[in-house]
Amino acid sequence: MIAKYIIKHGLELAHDIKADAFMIFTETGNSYEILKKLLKKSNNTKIFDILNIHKKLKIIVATPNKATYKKITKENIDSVYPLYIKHREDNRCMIISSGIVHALQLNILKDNYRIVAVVGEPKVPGKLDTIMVVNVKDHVKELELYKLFEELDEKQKKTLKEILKLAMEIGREGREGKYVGTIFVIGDTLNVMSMSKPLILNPFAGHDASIFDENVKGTIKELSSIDGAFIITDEGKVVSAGRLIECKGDINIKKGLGARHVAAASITKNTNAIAVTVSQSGGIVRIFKDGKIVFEADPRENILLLE
Ligand SMILES: Nc1ncnc2c1ncn2[C@@H]1O[C@H](COP(=O)(O)OP(=O)(O)OP(=O)(O)O)[C@@H](O)[C@H]1O
Ligand SMILES: [Mn+2]
Repeated sequence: MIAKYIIKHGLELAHDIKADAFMIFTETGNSYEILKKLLKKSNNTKIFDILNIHKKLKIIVATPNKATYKKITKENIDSVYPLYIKHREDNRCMIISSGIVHALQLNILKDNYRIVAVVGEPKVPGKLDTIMVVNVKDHVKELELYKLFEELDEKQKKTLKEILKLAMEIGREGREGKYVGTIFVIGDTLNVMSMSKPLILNPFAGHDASIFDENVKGTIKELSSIDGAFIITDEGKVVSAGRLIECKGDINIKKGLGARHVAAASITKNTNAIAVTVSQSGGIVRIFKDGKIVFEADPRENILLLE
């Protein structure tokens, strides 16, 4: 029953490093029951201390399970903050990012907080196995991305996540040792097609190519060095490659970014599409929405995000 020890040492760690919050994730509420027993048993001085100075240490119990959330809310234990998180993430880092984003949005956490998070195997109730010290501010990138995901519907979210993973791979690996740049335009496909034209015969014409298919991803990597953009529907269908975006209106993006990034800003300003670019100079991955850069990452630094 290591869950009990994970929670106990997590709480003590929170006490030792004077963390601002202790965040635990639970599905069935079982870990919450263990936490409550620990908080009650005041023979553990550190935990007793926590309770005494508990005004400082916020105890956040995050769950994607509505029934569990209601139960914790009803019990309304002093210094325990129930947190309902909308999605079940598929890796520990995204679970923690999700908890942080939701807690930030409810003002339970502040950007300058340091927290101790306790999390387990994704989607496996009760298997707590990780204690992580997290500075909320280090997750600002994930927070930006997470907030962006929050605005999308499930289909768009899934497609954007897959394209982002692929873009990070292209940015990190390049081709034959050289950086490769490319641009993906996701969603609002009819409008996007009407605001662009083919540079080459479309290799995806007549194919039902899905971004979730490994072979299609391989083909995209092969084609990533050709000029033009990949056009993807919200559902993840690859409609076209080698598409020249017609730029319209005044676009102001940061200096040093050229035509590819201007095209991404322009198309996302003039349609509801989201664009993902990979820069040939350095592999940086950017997401554009409504004509602005809403996310930027060096694939080498942010692999954590997508593990
Ligand atoms: N309007 C456009 N639509 C689609 N692709 C474009 C468009 N403009 C440029 N590109 C693509 O971007 C490539 C690089 O152009 P440019 O160097 O001006 O862009 P950039 O923003 O500096 O990108 P990078 O950082 O990759 O160099 C072009 O060779 C072309 O393939
Ligand atoms: Mn360039």
